Amino acid sequence: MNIRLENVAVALGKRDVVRSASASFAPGTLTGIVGPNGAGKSTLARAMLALVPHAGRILVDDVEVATMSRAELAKRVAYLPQGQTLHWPLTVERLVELGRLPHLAPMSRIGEADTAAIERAIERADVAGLRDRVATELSGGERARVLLARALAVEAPALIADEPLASLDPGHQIDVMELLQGEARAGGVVIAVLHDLTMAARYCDRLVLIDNGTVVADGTPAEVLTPANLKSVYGIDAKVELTGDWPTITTLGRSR
Ligand SMILES: Nc1ncnc2c1ncn2[C@@H]1O[C@H](COP(=O)(O)OP(=O)(O)OP(=O)(O)O)[C@@H](O)[C@H]1O
Repeated sequence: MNIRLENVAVALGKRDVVRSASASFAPGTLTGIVGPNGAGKSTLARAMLALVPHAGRILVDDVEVATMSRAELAKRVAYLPQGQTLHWPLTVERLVELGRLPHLAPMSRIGEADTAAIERAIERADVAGLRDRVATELSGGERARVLLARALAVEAPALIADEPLASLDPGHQIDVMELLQGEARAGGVVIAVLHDLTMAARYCDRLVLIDNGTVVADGTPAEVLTPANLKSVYGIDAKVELTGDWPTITTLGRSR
């Protein structure tokens, strides 16, 4: 499994939101997509799921996503969208079940393999205690973990998670990053859009830094999160320490 972006561009309305972005994502690697608000990270993620039209090429296992059926793409690339609102008062268990939809023939019921995948996802996202709750009545953090469980239930070889740490307490943030890292170690292509640079640096094998719709740096956290990049992209002064296994970042303030 591999995902490749070649000179990808996305226009929304009259705005060029993604411009000439190229990157490739290999199995066994947890890649963080980082960059400031409005940089185009979510749009790029959505383009990889063929949810917005793009120019250039987005290839999943060498096949252009725009030519794949929705179900075929959904089976290969699981997606955790950013800040999804839930409209239907389904139980958590039913909601996680929806992750199996790409595997089901029309009108067919879930089978043993589906049930096993649902149970694994519930376990790994730590939502067993919420199983019978109505999903629309959950807290923001509980909902985030349930939606992650739904994405995990797909058991796709690739996972794209857009801000999977939003609304999570520090313990669950660590759980989710360890889970994503575990997916990558098990051979998955795992991509996470992240705002927390400390978590990104600690857990990701690689970071892709997006600014103004394009890739401005791509490499290990230490290569990407330099004071110069943080200043030019985020407009912040930061101290980056490289003493441990990963860079630690202390934000000092806005650059003047
Ligand atoms: N439907 C749309 N029409 C026009 N512009 C849009 C539309 N949707 C998003 N945009 C703009 O595209 C740009 C990129 O948005 P995107 O959500 O991809 O950024 P992001 O990097 O994920 O930001 P954030 O970190 O704030 O979530 C933003 O400036 C946004 O205002």
